[in-house]
Amino acid sequence: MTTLTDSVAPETKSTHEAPSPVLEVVDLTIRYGGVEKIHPTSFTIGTRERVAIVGESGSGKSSIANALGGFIPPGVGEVAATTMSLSGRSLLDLPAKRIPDRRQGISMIFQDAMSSLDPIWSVGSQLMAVLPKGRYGSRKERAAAAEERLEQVGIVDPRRVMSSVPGQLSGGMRQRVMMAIALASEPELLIADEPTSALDASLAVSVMELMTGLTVANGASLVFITHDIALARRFADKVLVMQKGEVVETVAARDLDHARHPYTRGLLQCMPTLSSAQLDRLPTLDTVMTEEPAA
Ligand SMILES: Nc1ncnc2c1ncn2[C@@H]1O[C@H](COP(=O)(O)OP(=O)(O)OP(=O)(O)O)[C@@H](O)[C@H]1O
Repeated sequence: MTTLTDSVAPETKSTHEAPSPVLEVVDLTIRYGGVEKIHPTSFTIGTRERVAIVGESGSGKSSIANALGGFIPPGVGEVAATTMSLSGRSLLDLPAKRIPDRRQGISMIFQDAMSSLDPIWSVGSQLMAVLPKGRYGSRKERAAAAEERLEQVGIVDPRRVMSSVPGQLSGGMRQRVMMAIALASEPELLIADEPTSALDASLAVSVMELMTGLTVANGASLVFITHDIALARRFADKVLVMQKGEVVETVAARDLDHARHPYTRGLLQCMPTLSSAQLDRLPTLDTVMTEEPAA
């Protein structure tokens, strides 16, 4: 297991131009109550690639993440695709009864750690439960491995945290615990749905640094959803921009300033900067969209 200190610097962008795809999605559609909310959408995610999905509220970011993670059971919505595969294994072939069980090879992190951590089980037991089966001989070895995972996410007193229940921890600590649990199963793909939006700005940056660094160090790919295009620019290799149920632009994070779609340019103009802090009000997407000439 690699630690963050062994890894590439979190902000170092991948140098490879076209990493071999881990995830392939072709013509994914999602319907709720018979209404198509995600229109045919295709994208790939490469090995160790970090992909941000941005877009305004209701554009479909969480729906895509939940469809990948198997969190849209047939009673909630209909997920269809020509291809939706992870390392060549079809995610669509899983029997319906297994959904929304966690999909092999995929872990998810949510905005609110309390909704995904079990409130009455200790952190240690939740973490030990997801460590790879058969790797550790005794309970003592599993506990030592679990402590190591907590240290990796920057928890300095892992023994105390192991015996705590989630409610006894601060929001930032819970987010770190959730990250440790998500990575403990050694996923090929980590999906994080607004992992930092409940945290203050400086904590958000350190959690993102940790998450991107650890994901890459563990050889996994990362998809993270954010409203914050500045975080996308800083921590992603590639950005998928969504609007009204469609990916309207896919752009390398380093090329965001040259994004072509008016919606992407609108998002960039809404990004707070030092100079915008002097304005009375930040521009809204609606105002910049009307000022932006059509593509
Ligand atoms: N379980 C559901 N049942 C019915 N409609 C849904 C459901 N989940 C999402 N939708 C609809 O699908 C569309 C996309 O929603 P989604 O939550 O994926 O967008 P989002 O970009 O993640 O939004 P936000 O940033 O506010 O979380 C919206 O019109 C939403 O109302």
